Amino acid sequence: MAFKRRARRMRLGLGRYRVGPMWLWKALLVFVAIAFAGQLLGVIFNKSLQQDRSRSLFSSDGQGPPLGSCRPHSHVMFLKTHKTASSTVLNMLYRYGEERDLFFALPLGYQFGYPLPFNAHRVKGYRGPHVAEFSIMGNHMRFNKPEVEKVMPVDTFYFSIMRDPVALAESSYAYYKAVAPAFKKAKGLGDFADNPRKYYDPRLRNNHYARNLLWFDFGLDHNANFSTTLARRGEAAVRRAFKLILVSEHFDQSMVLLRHALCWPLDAIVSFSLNARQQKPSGGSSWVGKVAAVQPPALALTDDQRLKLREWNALDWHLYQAFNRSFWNEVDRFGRIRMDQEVALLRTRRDVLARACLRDGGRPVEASRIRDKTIRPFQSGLVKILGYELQPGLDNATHQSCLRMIRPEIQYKDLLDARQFPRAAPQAAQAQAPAIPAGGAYLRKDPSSQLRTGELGVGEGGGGGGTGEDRSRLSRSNNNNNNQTLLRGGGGGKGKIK
Ligand SMILES: Nc1ncnc2c1ncn2[C@@H]1O[C@H](COP(=O)(O)OS(=O)(=O)O)[C@@H](OP(=O)(O)O)[C@H]1O
Repeated sequence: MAFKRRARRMRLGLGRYRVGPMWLWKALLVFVAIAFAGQLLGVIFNKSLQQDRSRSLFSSDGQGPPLGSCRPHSHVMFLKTHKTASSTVLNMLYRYGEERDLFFALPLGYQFGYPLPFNAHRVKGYRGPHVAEFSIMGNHMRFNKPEVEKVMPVDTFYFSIMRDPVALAESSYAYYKAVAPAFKKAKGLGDFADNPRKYYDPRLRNNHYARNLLWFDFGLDHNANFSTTLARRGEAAVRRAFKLILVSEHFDQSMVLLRHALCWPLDAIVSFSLNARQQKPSGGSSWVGKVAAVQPPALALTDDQRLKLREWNALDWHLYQAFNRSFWNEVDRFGRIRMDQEVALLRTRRDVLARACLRDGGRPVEASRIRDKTIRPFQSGLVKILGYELQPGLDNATHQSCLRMIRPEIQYKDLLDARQFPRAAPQAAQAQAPAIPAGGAYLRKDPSSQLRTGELGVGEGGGGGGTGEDRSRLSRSNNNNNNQTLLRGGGGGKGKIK
């Protein structure tokens, strides 16, 4: 009997023991379900938050102050002058066109047969005057208006950019030291400035980098003797062809004028400075000043040497002064106070995007420090050309938008090329050419090098008549995987060739 009672108690006990865990299990189950749903909601919420964040990062504040009742220009020609911040401007055009699926007039290599005067047949996909509808043209060329007009629609907006010839000479010397014979022979830029004629032979190819480079890029005779009449005639030719000339030293004001002229949103003209050379903090533009490095003595100049460089580049100096004046007249018409307000907005926006997109708050870094080899900038000359690293952990949409802003020119051109001509032979395969003519010498192309500007003559002069002079700039440290990676990533853009 006692045994039965004990057994019953035990069963009850066991039952109690069973009932307890049942509730516990149920409670646990409910808890797990809630947690799971919470997680799920969290992921969804987080994702949409991230998307919203990216959407709001690149759209809500990105429109900028109202533009009035204008219609955005989508036919744009930018004369990409050398060493004037033109890569930064080209990046904006690339971004704007890519985001709107516009069709670019791209070179067969990386520039349009430079330094030969531009010829319409240098444009990939060109099949005769106005057969294809090209929207944006902006790679390096020596300007030749009648030929450009064969490619671009009649309502095209033409603009370009200039820089003080002394600053331009510094940048050019640093970059083209090994390419321009006149620079090659000089001990330094100061030495060159003291006696340019000792080093300069007008007959030698690539010496245009050493004298009146702006004048040359605008298609004028850069070796002509200076006279006021000649200088004014050149200036007038530039005025006739170009609606707007920007000034590198006033980059942000330039961007505001450009934005209003093109009727583009604010984000289209917000940029991070590309192609900057590493140098000592100079008290100049803050973004360069952030990079602590030593300026090579080869680039040091006395005040007297600066004056001499102005004289040596007298035609450019005339152009620069004339268009700097016109620029400020334009700013006056726009309104100085309004300009200050819009520049302030532009800078704030750049800071916001730099903080969101870039590592180290946007400090430009040496190419070798950029982990993602596909966004390392092209290297040339005496100094290091800087690039950027993206902030890790960005959501995909933000990552893509940020990447567009820092993608170097060569890689971007390859990407657009692959989108526009998905079935064309990949550039990486073309680049198997055994030797690269450069500055008169033939250099073997090794796997760690890459051309910046299509100087190969492959598809330029090499394939098209052997006259490709588009071969002045050589890389020495980029990674050859760039093209392949980008080509694989490209696609989808629709060609608009009629
Ligand atoms: N936003 C902005 N404002 C002012 N200056 C800028 C800007 N972006 C680039 N840069 C400077 O422009 C120089 C590079 O010019 P380019 O891109 O035209 O060079 S290239 O001809 O395409 O190689 C190069 O000048 P240096 O650093 O003196 O060589 C860049 O630092």
